[in-house]
Amino acid sequence: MPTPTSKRGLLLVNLGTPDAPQTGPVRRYLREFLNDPRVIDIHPLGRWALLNFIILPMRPAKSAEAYRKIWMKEGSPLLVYSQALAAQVAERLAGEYEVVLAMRYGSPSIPDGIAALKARGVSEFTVLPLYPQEAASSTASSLARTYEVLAQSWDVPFVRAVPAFFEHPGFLDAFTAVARPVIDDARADYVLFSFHGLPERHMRKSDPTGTHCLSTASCCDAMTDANRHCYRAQSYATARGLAQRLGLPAEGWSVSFQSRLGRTPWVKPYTDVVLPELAKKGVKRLAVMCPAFVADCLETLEEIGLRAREQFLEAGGESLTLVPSLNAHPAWVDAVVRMVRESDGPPTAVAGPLASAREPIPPR
Ligand SMILES: C=CC1=C(C)c2cc3[nH]c(cc4nc(cc5[nH]c(cc1n2)c(C)c5CCC(=O)O)C(CCC(=O)O)=C4C)c(C)c3C=C
Ligand SMILES: [Fe+2]
Ligand SMILES: [Fe+2]
Repeated sequence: MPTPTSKRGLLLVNLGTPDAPQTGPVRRYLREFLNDPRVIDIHPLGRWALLNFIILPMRPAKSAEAYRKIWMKEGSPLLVYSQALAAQVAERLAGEYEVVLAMRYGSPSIPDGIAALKARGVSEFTVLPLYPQEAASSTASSLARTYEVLAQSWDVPFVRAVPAFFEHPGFLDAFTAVARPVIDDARADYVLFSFHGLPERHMRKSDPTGTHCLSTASCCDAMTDANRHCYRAQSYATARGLAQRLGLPAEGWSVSFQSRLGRTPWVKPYTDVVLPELAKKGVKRLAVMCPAFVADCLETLEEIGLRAREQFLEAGGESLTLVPSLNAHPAWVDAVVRMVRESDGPPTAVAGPLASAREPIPPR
């Protein structure tokens, strides 16, 4: 067990972003990101070919152009907002935790973050993956990399992980506080909750029962033992929690999934299919919330704020208002502080990259 004098460190981990909105840095970022077997989960040779012959020759230039449209003078929005959050959380947890931000891909890297915490004398680690709903390609990849790096030291430190917070009241209240005035100002007649998508294959692989996920149209309508780690079920739970807090009528909101890549089926319904359908149904003033992201980024600002908006207007809608993400909103800072303190139980020893962050290693 840690001694009472052991110093605690909090590693906030988000996905990562390129260093600059130019083709070269975007290519470097995409290469690292899409080389992750939890992101593109095919045979390594197939992944190598897909990356080097299909994705990396063309996509970086197109993505760099998209990044340029949303880049801030301080840098990439994802990094700027995540740093602002980390600074606020550090202030609030001063004396309890040393706080550092790391990115799963790109910089500041997870090894850099862990080294920074160790340099401040930290011997007990808490990791908070900044993804509300858990997925192998986001949460598990971030945890696995953190464990892998921590496990490289001779004396492996103690570590805790803050679980996915898809229905944590602090998270839902914070998003509600951000959204309510925006939705009111926009006089929105409908709210679309657009989550980052995933290949259907990923969902099936994450299903511990092997039979539940995507088996029926209603398999994600309620949280059950069988789907409690299912990204889609967690997304619907987040949407229900937000709709209820915002007082939305059942016919005034729905869920969709964005950002698909490649030709394999991704989780449906697709945002870019739903948008014209909503316009056709008579929705005029649409508000879109993206509650799979806690910081504004390419996927919110460009994909929804620019491209989806254009698509909805072309289909006959009057306005599409993107609800900003949580970024460093005070209610979100409160929620993060609360989740970290709630996770403050006995730590779990790191057993390697496959160790579960949730369940302590059972006694032998
Ligand atoms: C197979 C491809 C992808 C999977 C699976 C995936 C899962 C996933 N991603 C996020 C969060 C973010 N993704 C972002 C960008 C992004 N995502 C993919 C592909 C997959 N994501 C690509 C190729 C890109 C890069 C941009 C592009 O070229 O289109 C971002 C934004 C990063 C930024 O710099 O702003 C975030 C955030 C989650 C949470 C997730 C699993 C649920
Ligand atoms: Fe993504
Ligand atoms: Fe499921």
